[in-house]
Amino acid sequence: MTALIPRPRAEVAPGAVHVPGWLTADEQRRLLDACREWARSPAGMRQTRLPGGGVMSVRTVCLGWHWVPYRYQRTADDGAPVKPFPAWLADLGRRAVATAYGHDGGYRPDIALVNFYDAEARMGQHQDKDERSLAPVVSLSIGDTCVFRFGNTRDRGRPWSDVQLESGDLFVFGGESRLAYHGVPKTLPGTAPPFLGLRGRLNLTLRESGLSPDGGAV
Ligand SMILES: O=C(O)CCC(=O)C(=O)O
Ligand SMILES: [Fe+2]
Repeated sequence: MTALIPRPRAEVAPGAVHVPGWLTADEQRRLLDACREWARSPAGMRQTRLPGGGVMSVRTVCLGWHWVPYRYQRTADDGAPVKPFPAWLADLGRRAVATAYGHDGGYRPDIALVNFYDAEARMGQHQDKDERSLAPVVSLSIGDTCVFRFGNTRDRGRPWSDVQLESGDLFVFGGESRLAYHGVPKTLPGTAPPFLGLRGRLNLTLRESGLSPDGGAV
C-alpha cells in the first residue's frame, strides 16, 4: 500500500533492521498462495500445545523442521513428515539479509515458521533460542498490520520498541539482537491490503537450525 506518511527503514536495535514495504504486491500474493498450500494437512497448520497445558493463540505450520516447545523435530504433530523448506524461500531469505546488512553472510535458512494471527491472536515476549545457529532471523509479514514489540536480550521487560509491521514489511534480527525478546501484543484487524483477500495476518520467520539432517548439531 502507498503510505501517506513515509515509513523509513530503521535500525531498531544493533543488528535489528526494519525495511517497510520490502515485498512487492506480487511477491505478497505468491507468498500467501504458498502459505495456503502449506497450511493443508498432513503436517498442516495447527495450534501449538505448550507443556503447561495451554494452547498458543496463533496457528502455525513449519517447513524444514517442525517446532514443538522447545525443540525441533522432523515430524509434525500428526506424525507426518514436516514439509520441505523450498530453495526459492532460501533465496528470498538471502536477499532479505543482504537488504538488511548489505551482504548475505552466506545465510542458509532451513526452517520457516509460518504463523497465522486471527483478530484475537497474539504472541507473548519470547526469545528465538531453540536453534543451534546464531544466524539472523528473517521475518516477513503479510496481511493485517501488527504491533511488533522488540525488546532487549536480558528479560521480557523494558526497554523495548513497538514497531508497526505492515503487509510486505521485512524485519531482520541478528548479531547483538539475535536473542532479543520480542512478541506481538496485538494485530489491527481489517488493515490487510484489499488485493490480498486475506482476513488476518501471516508472518514467516526464516531461521538456520544449525542441525544436520539427522538431527545432530552441525
Ligand atoms: O509474528 C511475528 O511477527 C513474530 C513471530 C515470532 O516471533 C516467532 O514465530 O517466533
Ligand atoms: Fe520469535
